[in-house]
Amino acid sequence: MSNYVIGLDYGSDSVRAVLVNIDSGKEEASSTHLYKRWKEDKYCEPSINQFRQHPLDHIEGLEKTIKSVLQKTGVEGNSVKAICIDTTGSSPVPVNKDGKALALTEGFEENPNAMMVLWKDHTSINEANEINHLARSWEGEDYTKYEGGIYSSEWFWAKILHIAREDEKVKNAAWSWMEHCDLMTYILIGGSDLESFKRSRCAAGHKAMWHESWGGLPSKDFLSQLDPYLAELKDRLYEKTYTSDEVAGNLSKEWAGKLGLSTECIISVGTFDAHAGAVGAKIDEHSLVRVMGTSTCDIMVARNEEIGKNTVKGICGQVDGSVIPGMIGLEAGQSAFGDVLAWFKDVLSWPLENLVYDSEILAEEQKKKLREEVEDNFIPKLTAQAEKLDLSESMPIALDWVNGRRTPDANQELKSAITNLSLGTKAPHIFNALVNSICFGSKMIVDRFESEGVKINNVIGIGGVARKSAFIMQTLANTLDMPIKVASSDEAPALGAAIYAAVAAGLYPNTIEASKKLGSPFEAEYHPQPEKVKELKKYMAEYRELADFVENKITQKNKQNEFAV
Ligand SMILES: Nc1ncnc2c1ncn2[C@@H]1O[C@H](COP(=O)(O)OP(=O)(O)O)[C@@H](O)[C@H]1O
Ligand SMILES: O=C(CO)[C@@H](O)[C@@H](O)COP(=O)(O)O
Repeated sequence: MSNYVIGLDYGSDSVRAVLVNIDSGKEEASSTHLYKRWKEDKYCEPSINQFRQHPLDHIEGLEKTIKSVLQKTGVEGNSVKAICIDTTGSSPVPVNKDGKALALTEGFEENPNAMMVLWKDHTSINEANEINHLARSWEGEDYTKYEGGIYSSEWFWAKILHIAREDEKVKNAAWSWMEHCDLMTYILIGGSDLESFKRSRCAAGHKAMWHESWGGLPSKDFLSQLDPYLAELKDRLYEKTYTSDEVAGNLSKEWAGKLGLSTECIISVGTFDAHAGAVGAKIDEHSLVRVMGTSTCDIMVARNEEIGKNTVKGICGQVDGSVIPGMIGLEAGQSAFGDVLAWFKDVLSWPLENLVYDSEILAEEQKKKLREEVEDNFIPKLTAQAEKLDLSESMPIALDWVNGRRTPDANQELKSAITNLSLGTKAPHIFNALVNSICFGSKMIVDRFESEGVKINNVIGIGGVARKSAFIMQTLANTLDMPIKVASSDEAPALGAAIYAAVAAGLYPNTIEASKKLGSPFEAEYHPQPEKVKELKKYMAEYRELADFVENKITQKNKQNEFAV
């Protein structure tokens, strides 16, 4: 009988599971579950950058996707030897003393502040600014230095501090806070002791200013100067952290019964989607793995001796063991990538939503069919028309900052802009400008890695956009002027999580060996087209100019507001 492992990847819109045959290395089945309440836009306020998710969305997805991959293959529950969970991050969740998500407890069921604060939620911009100001001014350790030197509102402490200030009830009811990847792991093992639970090295190192050199999380002295609540909370968080090739526990009796699996099934320590994706894409030294979804994450690995004490400026951190245990994991990325296109699709859909789907002329069945047709063809059709445009014509220039800038140099107060519009500008022109903008934002990251001494020999693309859009991948190859391979797995992050699970279960000696055998093959390679490379260089120069102009304008305005207060 073959052995199997399961990897679960919690993205922003859905959770995906893959069942992997350890002996053949084959992805035997996958399953996707869209979050119901998230799809209904519940608990979110995009106008104030509030994005929250109810834990029930995640728990329902856990059961549905695992049962689905077993049902599709008929694989015996006992032959599933291990599971690992990756999620988005930093997506912290307030929990009670039992480690139960607060939104699952009485009185908090409908309170967005008691739910998971999704990584893209930027309500904590002010708190992030306070952390950065204190880190630079208090004359103690600069706790941001291994996280690129700038703390982001997308991350752990800023989110917790914001919720604590916004909602006294949640602050007082939350015994502790857990990253989404840790909470889902804790649920699967039926966790009963938060203190001894093995928290994720990846999550702690990249988002919570955890580092071995200062004994774990930032000092209470630093935290108390932000808010006494954070210093107090530190006692109920954690000191040690663990890499995802380590065992967090066994599947609980309750969940073994629900899923039809064995309590012998190992659950490995949780991690983040991008880092698992890099392992699923067989990352090695000097490879840049780009996880291209609603946002992007850029992942690299380097030997300890190569990085040494160097701190790479303006990225999302360098963490020992966050990708390949024993190597330094480096992370950068863009706060919005596919989301830039989703935003434009949403803007263009106004007449559909407010006139067509509301009209009396169409029967409900026709509207339903039309909505499905539009959903399937919207971006592909825009893409087809954008591809035909002659780049030598004067094009609009756009920025990719609809959700701020993650790297290089995090600044979530930045907003996007589009210039060079004329009466002749049509939707495909703007779509093309937005595609260019997300590729130009990627180029800024590659340039920063290289200027900080991190050498890039090859680029690998994974994630929804890498698989869905040849146009974007070709534009990116032309922008970077480098070939880009695309992994054939639809679910590289979930595959990476499965790889960690296999190592934790002792089915492989280490993550590199397991990744070599179980990692995704490549299905396509995009090579730079010299003519387009030249044309895009011209637009890239205009992108840099617009970026400098917008950043200076916003920075000055914020300074004036500071003095005005
Ligand atoms: N045909 C397409 N071309 C370009 N982008 C697409 C296409 N279809 C979907 N997208 C984008 O892919 C993103 C979703 O990526 P995916 O990896 O599936 O999700 P997640 O980031 O949650 O893991 C969305 O932002 C969407 O706008
Ligand atoms: O930032 C990280 C990981 O560090 C990601 O979880 C975050 O960008 C969300 O990624 P997705 O766009 O949902 O794939």
